[in-house]
Amino acid sequence: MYVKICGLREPEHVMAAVEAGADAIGFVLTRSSRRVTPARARELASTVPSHVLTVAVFAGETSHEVRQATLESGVRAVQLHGDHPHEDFTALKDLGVTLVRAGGAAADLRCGAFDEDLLIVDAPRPGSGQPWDWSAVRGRPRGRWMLAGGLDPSNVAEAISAAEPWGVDVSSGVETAPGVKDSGLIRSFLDAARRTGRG
Ligand SMILES: O=C(O)c1ccccc1NCC(=O)[C@H](O)[C@H](O)COP(=O)(O)O
Repeated sequence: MYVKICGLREPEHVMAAVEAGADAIGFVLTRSSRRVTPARARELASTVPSHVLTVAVFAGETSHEVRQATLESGVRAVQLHGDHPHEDFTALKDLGVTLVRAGGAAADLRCGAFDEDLLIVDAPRPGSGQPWDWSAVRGRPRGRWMLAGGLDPSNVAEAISAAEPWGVDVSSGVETAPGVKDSGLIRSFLDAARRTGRG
């Protein structure tokens, strides 16, 4: 089970995620209580070993803004939320980063349909921590896809069993308040996701 921990802002939480075995960690570079500057993302990403994917999260920025912030932050992946046309993904190909498309259950659920490498199927309001009917997408997404939206250490096993994703992505569920991560919750989440024995 591939696990991404999103919305990290402090070195101690980056370390906790890496040491607990996260496959990917995300930095939010869009409007949010979790927002960090590209310079801060670079500082945090510089401490991450190369086997862990560093991801910059965007929602609504132009391709030019995404490109600039990605280069500035030095991350290895870009996650785009919202209704981006295929051309926006194509335009980022030359950066050589992993492209992640994030959308709701009504989006095109074929990973790769927009030339992306990974797909996230998320709640209607990304980063809100609101659970949704994960079972509604069971059997529908194709390829490498992560389930997100309202996951936490206590429900991730149930969510995995309901939707049978390739991976999971969490932010609010490993926080004690919006934007405030907790190392213990990060470890518990990774432990619970891995204990499902899938993948
Ligand atoms: O985290 C945010 O505030 C955010 C804002 C705008 C677009 C995306 C955002 N976050 C993306 C993620 O953290 C995850 O991909 C996912 O939505 C997890 O959300 P949740 O675990 O429900 O908080």
